[in-house]
Amino acid sequence: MLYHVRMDVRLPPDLDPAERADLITREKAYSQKLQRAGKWPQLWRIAGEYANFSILDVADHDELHTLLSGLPLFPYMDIAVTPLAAHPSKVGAGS
Ligand SMILES: O=C(O)CC1=CCC(=O)O1
Repeated sequence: MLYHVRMDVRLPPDLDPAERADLITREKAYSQKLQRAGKWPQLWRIAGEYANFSILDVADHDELHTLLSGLPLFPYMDIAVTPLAAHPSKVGAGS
């Protein structure tokens, strides 16, 4: 199943700089592992914001939740999920 996910990162301004750097390093490693596994096929920065639009490709809502809640930045994110269904007008979708 495909999900469109918006993630807004809201790190506290007073967060220790070393902890901030560690979180971001771990977030990158975590997301790149999932990208390589094909579970996170799209990751886009929203221009001008500390936020991203992602497409995640997972089995179901439970896997999505497990993946998202494992993000190192999860405690510092607002996340909006939109499940995606096939569009009948898409070329190649059938008659
Ligand atoms: O910087 C972000 O948008 C948060 C994030 C998600 C995956 C990643 O590597 O960073």
